Amino acid sequence: MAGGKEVKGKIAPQRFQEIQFQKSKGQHILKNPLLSIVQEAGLKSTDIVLEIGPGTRNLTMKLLEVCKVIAVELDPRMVLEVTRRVQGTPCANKLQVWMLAVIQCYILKTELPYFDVCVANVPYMISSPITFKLLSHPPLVRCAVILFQEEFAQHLVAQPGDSLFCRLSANTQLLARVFHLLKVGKNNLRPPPKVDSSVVRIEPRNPLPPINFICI
Ligand SMILES: C[S@@+](CC[C@H](N)C(=O)[O-])C[C@H]1O[C@@H](n2cnc3c(N)ncnc32)[C@H](O)[C@@H]1O
Repeated sequence: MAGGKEVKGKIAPQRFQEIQFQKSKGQHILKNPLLSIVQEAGLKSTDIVLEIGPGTRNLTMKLLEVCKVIAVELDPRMVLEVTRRVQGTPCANKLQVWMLAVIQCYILKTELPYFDVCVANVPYMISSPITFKLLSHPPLVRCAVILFQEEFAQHLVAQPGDSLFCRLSANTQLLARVFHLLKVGKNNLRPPPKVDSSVVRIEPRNPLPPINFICI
């Protein structure tokens, strides 16, 4: 558990500095550009946003300025930090952190509640299953604005004939329209990952094409 002084209900900054980020959980905390990502999601005040992996809450707080957030987080240390950081702020009653047992809060094994939009800086190693979990979530989400590893993002938007066009591109674009929004240099994350990232907007086709995947 991270240490750090608690001053009048607020958490002193060193609490965050003492958290050891774990590569195995894809913990790269986004410093910038938080506001642009939130704006690209075109959120309404009545929206419920799903944030996958709030980490130490940087993106969460920006989202909470606009609408309600449901945050799904694997690491109990992060759940504690996010919860504490919003206590005593006007956002406090808007945050519903799913603090489940570790296995239960693993996004891929969790039945998600209703949400309108997904905004997230996801753990890169599960980018593909997260994408298809969101695209198969009933009811369909309006859109997902997600920070992915640069190469993964390029595959998502690649067109037939492009060298990066692959099964991931075809399957995703069958189910959704995908737009590359902005590049995010690796030094905008802490600790910096090895590669740059990109923000992508995914809009599920509505209705989805009538494909019986079980028969394929
Ligand atoms: C890239 S960090 C993003 C942190 C924060 N949203 C930000 O932008 O600074 C990914 C977050 O997802 C969490 N995480 C990793 N695997 C997860 C999983 N399977 N289910 C839920 N959360 C997970 C990590 O603990 C971490 O907080």
